[in-house]
Amino acid sequence: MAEKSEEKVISKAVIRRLPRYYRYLGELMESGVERISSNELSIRMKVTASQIRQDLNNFGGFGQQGYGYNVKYLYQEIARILGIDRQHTLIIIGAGNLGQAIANYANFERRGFIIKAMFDVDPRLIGKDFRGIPVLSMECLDSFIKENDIQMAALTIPKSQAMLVADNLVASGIKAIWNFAHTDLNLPPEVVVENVHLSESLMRLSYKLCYQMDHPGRPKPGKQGGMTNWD
Ligand SMILES: NC(=O)c1ccc[n+]([C@@H]2O[C@H](COP(=O)([O-])OP(=O)(O)OC[C@H]3O[C@@H](n4cnc5c(N)ncnc54)[C@H](O)[C@@H]3O)[C@@H](O)[C@H]2O)c1
Repeated sequence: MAEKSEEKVISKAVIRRLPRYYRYLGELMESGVERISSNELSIRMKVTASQIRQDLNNFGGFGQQGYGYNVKYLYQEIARILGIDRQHTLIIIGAGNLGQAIANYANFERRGFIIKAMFDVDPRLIGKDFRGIPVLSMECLDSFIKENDIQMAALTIPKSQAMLVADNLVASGIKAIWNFAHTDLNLPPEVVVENVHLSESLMRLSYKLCYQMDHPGRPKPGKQGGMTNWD
Protein backbone atom coordinates (compact mmCIF):
# COMPACT_ATOMS: atom_id res chain seq x y z
CA MET A 1 0.00 0.00 0.00
CA ALA A 2 1.17 3.54 -0.67
CA GLU A 3 2.86 5.25 2.23
CA LYS A 4 0.98 8.17 3.73
CA SER A 5 2.60 11.54 3.07
CA GLU A 6 2.77 12.43 6.79
CA GLU A 7 4.97 9.41 7.46
CA LYS A 8 7.44 10.10 4.72
CA VAL A 9 10.17 12.72 4.69
CA ILE A 10 9.69 14.69 1.50
CA SER A 11 12.75 16.42 0.12
CA LYS A 12 12.95 20.19 0.19
CA ALA A 13 13.34 20.21 -3.59
CA VAL A 14 9.97 18.46 -4.00
CA ILE A 15 8.27 20.78 -1.50
CA ARG A 16 9.70 23.73 -3.44
CA ARG A 17 8.10 22.43 -6.62
CA LEU A 18 4.66 21.70 -5.13
CA PRO A 19 3.26 25.26 -5.33
CA ARG A 20 4.03 25.24 -9.04
CA TYR A 21 2.14 21.94 -9.53
CA TYR A 22 -0.69 23.45 -7.51
CA ARG A 23 -0.82 26.53 -9.75
CA TYR A 24 -0.84 24.51 -12.98
CA LEU A 25 -3.47 22.11 -11.67
CA GLY A 26 -5.62 25.06 -10.57
CA GLU A 27 -5.42 26.50 -14.09
CA LEU A 28 -6.30 23.11 -15.60
CA MET A 29 -9.33 22.85 -13.32
CA GLU A 30 -10.43 26.36 -14.28
CA SER A 31 -10.31 25.38 -17.93
CA GLY A 32 -12.39 22.26 -17.25
CA VAL A 33 -9.63 19.62 -17.62
CA GLU A 34 -10.48 16.62 -15.47
CA ARG A 35 -7.46 14.41 -16.01
CA ILE A 36 -3.99 14.76 -17.40
CA SER A 37 -1.08 12.44 -18.15
CA SER A 38 2.40 13.08 -16.82
CA ASN A 39 3.48 13.63 -20.45
CA GLU A 40 0.91 16.38 -21.04
CA LEU A 41 1.71 18.01 -17.71
CA SER A 42 5.39 17.75 -18.58
CA ILE A 43 4.90 19.70 -21.81
CA ARG A 44 2.92 22.43 -20.07
CA MET A 45 5.27 22.76 -17.12
CA LYS A 46 8.53 22.25 -19.03
CA VAL A 47 9.83 19.62 -16.65
CA THR A 48 10.39 15.99 -17.59
CA ALA A 49 7.54 13.50 -17.25
CA SER A 50 9.80 11.32 -15.13
CA GLN A 51 10.40 14.23 -12.75
CA ILE A 52 6.64 14.68 -12.42
CA ARG A 53 6.10 10.97 -11.79
CA GLN A 54 8.93 10.89 -9.24
CA ASP A 55 7.63 13.97 -7.45
CA LEU A 56 4.05 12.83 -7.28
CA ASN A 57 5.02 9.29 -6.30
CA ASN A 58 6.25 10.80 -3.03
CA PHE A 59 2.64 11.09 -2.03
CA GLY A 60 1.67 7.60 -3.00
CA GLY A 61 1.32 8.50 -6.70
CA PHE A 62 -2.09 9.79 -7.64
CA GLY A 63 -1.83 8.65 -11.23
CA GLN A 64 -3.14 5.49 -12.81
CA GLN A 65 -1.47 3.74 -15.72
CA GLY A 66 -3.24 4.73 -18.93
CA TYR A 67 -5.59 7.11 -17.13
CA GLY A 68 -3.28 9.86 -15.96
CA TYR A 69 -3.83 12.09 -12.97
CA ASN A 70 -7.21 13.13 -11.66
CA VAL A 71 -6.66 16.92 -11.70
CA LYS A 72 -9.10 17.85 -8.94
CA TYR A 73 -7.96 15.09 -6.61
CA LEU A 74 -4.29 15.93 -7.13
CA TYR A 75 -5.02 19.64 -6.63
CA GLN A 76 -6.80 18.93 -3.36
CA GLU A 77 -4.08 16.55 -2.15
CA ILE A 78 -1.31 19.05 -2.87
CA ALA A 79 -3.33 21.71 -1.03
CA ARG A 80 -3.60 19.36 1.92
CA ILE A 81 0.13 18.60 1.86
CA LEU A 82 0.96 22.31 1.69
CA GLY A 83 -1.49 23.02 4.50
CA ILE A 84 -3.47 25.45 2.35
CA ASP A 85 -6.69 23.47 2.60
CA ARG A 86 -7.31 25.50 5.78
CA GLN A 87 -7.09 29.15 6.79
CA HIS A 88 -4.03 30.71 8.37
CA THR A 89 -4.13 34.02 10.17
CA LEU A 90 -1.07 36.22 10.06
CA ILE A 91 0.25 39.60 11.07
CA ILE A 92 2.76 41.88 9.39
CA ILE A 93 5.49 43.55 11.43
CA GLY A 94 6.61 46.72 9.67
CA ALA A 95 3.98 48.74 7.81
CA GLY A 96 6.42 50.42 5.41
CA ASN A 97 6.70 49.95 1.65
CA LEU A 98 6.94 46.18 1.64
CA GLY A 99 4.48 45.60 4.49
CA GLN A 100 1.91 47.77 2.71
CA ALA A 101 2.49 45.98 -0.59
CA ILE A 102 1.79 42.62 1.06
CA ALA A 103 -1.28 43.99 2.84
CA ASN A 104 -2.58 45.45 -0.42
CA TYR A 105 -2.28 42.16 -2.29
CA ALA A 106 -5.72 40.59 -1.97
CA ASN A 107 -4.74 37.25 -3.51
CA PHE A 108 -3.20 35.89 -0.32
CA GLU A 109 -6.70 35.75 1.14
CA ARG A 110 -7.88 33.65 -1.79
CA ARG A 111 -5.22 31.14 -0.78
CA GLY A 112 -6.48 31.18 2.82
CA PHE A 113 -3.93 33.55 4.36
CA ILE A 114 -5.88 36.12 6.34
CA ILE A 115 -3.90 39.20 7.39
CA LYS A 116 -5.35 40.33 10.69
CA ALA A 117 -3.21 43.38 11.49
CA MET A 118 0.02 45.20 10.85
CA PHE A 119 2.33 46.53 13.56
CA ASP A 120 4.80 49.40 13.49
CA VAL A 121 6.71 51.76 15.76
CA ASP A 122 6.09 54.84 13.60
CA PRO A 123 3.31 56.99 15.15
CA ARG A 124 2.50 58.37 11.64
CA LEU A 125 1.46 54.87 10.56
CA ILE A 126 -0.26 53.64 13.71
CA GLY A 127 -4.03 54.09 13.39
CA LYS A 128 -4.01 53.95 9.58
CA ASP A 129 -5.33 50.99 7.64
CA PHE A 130 -4.50 49.38 4.31
CA ARG A 131 -7.36 47.56 2.57
CA GLY A 132 -9.07 47.50 5.95
CA ILE A 133 -6.07 45.98 7.71
CA PRO A 134 -5.27 48.18 10.74
CA VAL A 135 -1.78 49.32 11.71
CA LEU A 136 -1.39 48.85 15.46
CA SER A 137 1.28 49.88 17.93
CA MET A 138 3.97 47.34 18.85
CA GLU A 139 2.78 47.74 22.43
CA CYS A 140 -0.33 45.73 21.53
CA LEU A 141 1.66 42.96 19.81
CA ASP A 142 1.86 40.39 22.60
CA SER A 143 -1.80 40.61 23.63
CA PHE A 144 -2.99 40.66 19.99
CA ILE A 145 -1.08 37.46 19.15
CA LYS A 146 -2.40 35.67 22.21
CA GLU A 147 -6.01 36.87 21.99
CA ASN A 148 -6.27 36.09 18.27
CA ASP A 149 -4.23 32.88 18.35
CA ILE A 150 -1.94 34.09 15.57
CA GLN A 151 0.72 31.63 14.43
CA MET A 152 2.33 33.36 11.44
CA ALA A 153 4.11 36.70 11.11
CA ALA A 154 5.66 38.47 8.13
CA LEU A 155 8.75 40.46 9.07
CA THR A 156 9.15 43.56 6.93
CA ILE A 157 11.33 45.72 9.16
CA PRO A 158 14.99 46.79 8.89
CA LYS A 159 17.43 43.95 9.44
CA SER A 160 18.93 45.67 12.49
CA GLN A 161 15.60 45.14 14.29
CA ALA A 162 14.70 41.73 12.91
CA MET A 163 16.32 39.40 15.46
CA LEU A 164 15.02 41.24 18.51
CA VAL A 165 11.49 41.46 17.10
CA ALA A 166 11.59 37.80 16.00
CA ASP A 167 12.52 36.75 19.56
CA ASN A 168 9.58 38.75 20.92
CA LEU A 169 7.24 37.20 18.36
CA VAL A 170 8.32 33.71 19.37
CA ALA A 171 7.93 34.54 23.07
CA SER A 172 4.35 35.65 22.30
CA GLY A 173 3.55 32.37 20.55
CA ILE A 174 4.39 32.89 16.86
CA LYS A 175 5.34 29.58 15.23
CA ALA A 176 6.15 30.62 11.65
CA ILE A 177 8.02 33.65 10.33
CA TRP A 178 7.95 34.87 6.74
CA ASN A 179 11.22 36.77 6.84
CA PHE A 180 11.82 39.57 4.33
CA ALA A 181 14.59 41.28 6.32
CA HIS A 182 18.00 40.60 4.83
CA THR A 183 19.31 38.64 7.75
CA ASP A 184 19.27 35.04 8.94
CA LEU A 185 17.21 34.52 12.06
CA ASN A 186 18.55 32.28 14.77
CA LEU A 187 15.44 30.83 16.39
CA PRO A 188 14.45 27.67 18.27
CA PRO A 189 14.11 24.66 15.96
CA GLU A 190 10.35 24.40 16.48
CA VAL A 191 9.88 27.81 14.84
CA VAL A 192 9.74 27.61 11.06
CA VAL A 193 11.16 30.38 8.91
CA GLU A 194 10.80 31.05 5.21
CA ASN A 195 13.28 33.64 3.95
CA VAL A 196 12.22 35.68 0.94
CA HIS A 197 15.07 37.66 -0.51
CA LEU A 198 14.17 39.41 -3.72
CA SER A 199 17.72 40.64 -4.23
CA GLU A 200 19.07 37.07 -4.08
CA SER A 201 16.53 36.08 -6.69
CA LEU A 202 17.66 39.01 -8.83
CA MET A 203 21.28 37.88 -8.48
CA ARG A 204 20.29 34.42 -9.72
CA LEU A 205 18.53 36.04 -12.67
CA SER A 206 21.70 38.00 -13.40
CA TYR A 207 23.73 34.76 -13.30
CA LYS A 208 21.34 33.12 -15.78
CA LEU A 209 21.45 36.10 -18.11
CA CYS A 210 25.25 36.24 -18.04
CA TYR A 211 25.49 32.46 -18.59
CA GLN A 212 23.13 32.71 -21.54
CA MET A 213 25.11 35.56 -23.09
CA ASP A 214 28.49 33.88 -22.49
CA HIS A 215 27.39 30.45 -23.76
CA PRO A 216 24.92 31.06 -26.60
CA GLY A 217 23.23 27.85 -27.69
CA ARG A 218 24.77 25.74 -24.92
CA PRO A 219 22.32 23.67 -22.82
CA LYS A 220 21.48 25.32 -19.54
CA PRO A 221 22.89 23.73 -16.37
CA GLY A 222 20.50 21.06 -15.16
CA LYS A 223 18.81 20.82 -18.55
CA GLN A 224 17.15 17.42 -18.93
CA GLY A 225 15.40 15.81 -21.84
CA GLY A 226 15.08 18.99 -23.87
CA MET A 227 13.47 20.86 -21.01
CA THR A 228 14.45 24.47 -20.46
CA ASN A 229 13.53 25.00 -16.82
CA TRP A 230 16.51 25.96 -14.63
CA ASP A 231 14.94 24.46 -11.52
N1 LIG B 1 13.24 40.41 1.11
C1 LIG B 1 13.08 41.17 0.08
O1 LIG B 1 13.01 40.72 -1.02
C2 LIG B 1 12.99 42.61 0.35
C3 LIG B 1 12.62 43.54 -0.62
C4 LIG B 1 12.54 44.85 -0.25
C5 LIG B 1 12.84 45.17 1.06
N2 LIG B 1 13.23 44.24 1.93
C6 LIG B 1 13.53 44.46 3.34
O2 LIG B 1 12.28 44.58 4.00
C7 LIG B 1 12.40 45.48 5.06
C8 LIG B 1 11.38 46.59 4.87
O3 LIG B 1 11.62 47.28 3.68
P1 LIG B 1 10.73 48.53 3.31
O4 LIG B 1 11.18 49.00 1.99
O5 LIG B 1 9.30 48.19 3.52
O6 LIG B 1 11.24 49.57 4.44
P2 LIG B 1 10.41 50.76 5.07
O7 LIG B 1 11.41 51.63 5.75
O8 LIG B 1 9.48 51.35 4.09
O9 LIG B 1 9.51 50.03 6.20
C9 LIG B 1 10.05 49.50 7.37
C10 LIG B 1 9.02 49.72 8.48
O10 LIG B 1 9.45 49.04 9.63
C11 LIG B 1 9.13 49.87 10.75
N3 LIG B 1 9.95 49.44 11.88
C12 LIG B 1 11.24 49.72 12.12
N4 LIG B 1 11.65 49.14 13.25
C13 LIG B 1 10.56 48.49 13.75
C14 LIG B 1 10.35 47.70 14.89
N5 LIG B 1 11.33 47.45 15.77
N6 LIG B 1 9.13 47.19 15.09
C15 LIG B 1 8.13 47.43 14.22
N7 LIG B 1 8.26 48.18 13.10
C16 LIG B 1 9.48 48.69 12.88
C17 LIG B 1 9.41 51.27 10.28
O11 LIG B 1 8.74 52.22 11.07
C18 LIG B 1 8.87 51.19 8.85
O12 LIG B 1 7.51 51.59 8.77
C19 LIG B 1 13.86 45.95 5.04
O13 LIG B 1 14.59 45.09 5.91
C20 LIG B 1 14.29 45.71 3.61
O14 LIG B 1 15.67 45.51 3.49
C21 LIG B 1 13.29 42.98 1.60
